[in-house]
Amino acid sequence: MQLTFTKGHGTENDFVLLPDLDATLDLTAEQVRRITDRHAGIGADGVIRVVRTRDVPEVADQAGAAEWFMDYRNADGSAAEMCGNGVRVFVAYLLREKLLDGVDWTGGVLAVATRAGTKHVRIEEADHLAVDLGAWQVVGGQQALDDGGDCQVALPGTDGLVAALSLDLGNPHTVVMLPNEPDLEALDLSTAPTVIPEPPNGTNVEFVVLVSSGHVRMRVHERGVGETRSCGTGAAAAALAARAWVSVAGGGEVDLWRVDVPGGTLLVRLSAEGTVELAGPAELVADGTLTL
Ligand SMILES: N[C@@H](CCC[C@H](N)C(=O)O)C(=O)O
Repeated sequence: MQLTFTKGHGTENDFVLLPDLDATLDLTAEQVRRITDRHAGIGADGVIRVVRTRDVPEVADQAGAAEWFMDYRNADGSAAEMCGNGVRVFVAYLLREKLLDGVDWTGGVLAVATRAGTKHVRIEEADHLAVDLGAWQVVGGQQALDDGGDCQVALPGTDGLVAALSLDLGNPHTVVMLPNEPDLEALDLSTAPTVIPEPPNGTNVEFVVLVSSGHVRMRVHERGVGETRSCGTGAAAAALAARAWVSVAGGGEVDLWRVDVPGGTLLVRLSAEGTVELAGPAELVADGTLTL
């Protein structure tokens, strides 16, 4: 079977986009693993199937709000609820392919269906987009914030257990604050960090260092992938956790965060109403045909 594909990335979190405009592609986990293989395939952190919302039963209830569904798969073949970098790349693709005829994107805002509900993506400028990530929560509530965390993470390569905070951004995250940059650089993320207690659906783990108020540096081990060069929902989780920690330390409520990741920089804007917006680049870098 031959398929056309486009390769794209957001801060070097990279994806293979597969247009499935007639909803005929029954994409298997094995096929995703072959496509994302960096030696025997095209190579990517994930695969994004571009398909009409009405044609996919699991999200068809969003069809009235969003024409297109971002069907996101991790490199190991598992389906994920949401991808903050992926959704910007997805919209960049819809724009380039002119797949928005008849779609309402008044004010430059486009609705996209995801497994975590409908997300709204705003075009800030060419190749730079912002997504409203919608509802989020600190899993352990106020108690977890007061206690400095609700779980522990075994620091890779050491015997140390550190406190961590679980956040739900539509997909699961566990954020660990580290004291300094050398500790962040030294981490070996070649295997998944152990989280105690083990989250029922797995988790993405972010390691974060506070550079200054409103500025963090982050590395991430993504569920279903491994260490990646960026994670958009992870950057939002890191900013939310950092804001809470800064606030507990008496530093006030800081609402604009710069998150530096190995692949670039993302911006996270938090509002008093509780919304979280993620902004960053979205680049389409190659097109081709693949044989499955
Ligand atoms: N890289 C993404 C998140 C992709 C899904 C994640 N690995 C999961 O399983 O939840 C992002 O930019 O948010």
